[in-house]
Amino acid sequence: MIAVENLSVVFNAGTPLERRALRGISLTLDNGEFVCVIGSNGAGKSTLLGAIAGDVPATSGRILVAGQDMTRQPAEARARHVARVFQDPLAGSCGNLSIAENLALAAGRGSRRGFGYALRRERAEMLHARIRELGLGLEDRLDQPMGSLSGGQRQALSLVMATLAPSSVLLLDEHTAALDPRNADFVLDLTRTLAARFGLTVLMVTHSMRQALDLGSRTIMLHEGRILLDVAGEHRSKLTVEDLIDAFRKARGEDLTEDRLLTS
Ligand SMILES: Nc1ncnc2c1ncn2[C@@H]1O[C@H](COP(=O)(O)OP(=O)(O)OP(=O)(O)O)[C@@H](O)[C@H]1O
Repeated sequence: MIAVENLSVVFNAGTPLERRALRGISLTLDNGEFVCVIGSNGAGKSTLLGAIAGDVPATSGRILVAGQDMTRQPAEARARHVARVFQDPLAGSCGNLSIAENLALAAGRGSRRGFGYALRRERAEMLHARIRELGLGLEDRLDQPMGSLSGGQRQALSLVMATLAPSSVLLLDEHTAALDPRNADFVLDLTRTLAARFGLTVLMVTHSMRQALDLGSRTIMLHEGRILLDVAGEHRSKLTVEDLIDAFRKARGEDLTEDRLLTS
C-alpha cells in the first residue's frame, strides 16, 4: 500500500518564480490497485510521481510506502519499493550497455547484490523467458546495445525491466505518449497484462481520457495541484469521456481548446 498525506510541493519558494505544484494531496493506493491520473497541463501529475519516487522533495506532508515513511529518503533508498517508466524511451535504460546488461541491472534494482549475481545462469534464463514472451524477437539480440532498439522496443523492455524486481508501486509517466499508435497500443496491452499477472500497484499518468477510464480500476483528475475527481467502481464505470470533459471545463471555467488533455 502507498499513502500520500497532505502532500505539498512548492518550487522556487519565496522567489518571483514560486510555483505551488501540489497543494495538499492526500491519496491511498491499496495493493494491486491500478490508478489512472489525468489532468491539465501543469496540473502536477509528474510532480506527484516525482515526489513518490524521491526525485522531487516534498515541501510538506508525508509519503508512506509499504508502511514506511519515505518522505525524506533519497530516490536510491526508495528504488526497492518504487519502479518507474518515463515518457522518453531513452530515459529508463542505458543505451551503451547491452540489452542483457540492462536487464541484469534492472533485476538487481534496489538490491545490494552485484552484477555477477544478477547475471547468474538461472537468472539469465528467467530474463530470456520474459523477453521471449514479448514476441519481438529481442531474445536473440540480448548482446546488442540497448541504444540500437526502436522507441517502442525500448519502452516495452523498460516496462519489463520495471517489473523484474518486486516493488510496492509502479509509476508510469505517460509511458506511451512518445510512441506511434501501434507501439502505444502494444505497450498499453503489455501494461495491462503485467499488472494483472503480477498484481501490481500502478499509478499511471495519461493524457488520454479514454485510457483513464478504460485502464485500471480508478481514475483521478488533478487540477492546479489538487485532486478534482477520484472515482472507482460503479460510479467510474458509468462515467463517459464527456463527463470528464465537463468536470474539467467546470474547474477551469474557460476555453480549453489548447490544453493537451482535450486535444489528445
Ligand atoms: N523543477 C521545476 N521547477 C520549477 N517549476 C516546476 C518544476 N517542475 C514542475 N514545475 C511547475 O510545477 C507545475 C506542475 O508541473 P508538472 O510537470 O507536475 O505538471 P503536469 O501535470 O505533469 O503537466 P504536463 O501534463 O504539462 O506534463 C507546473 O506549473 C510546472 O511549470
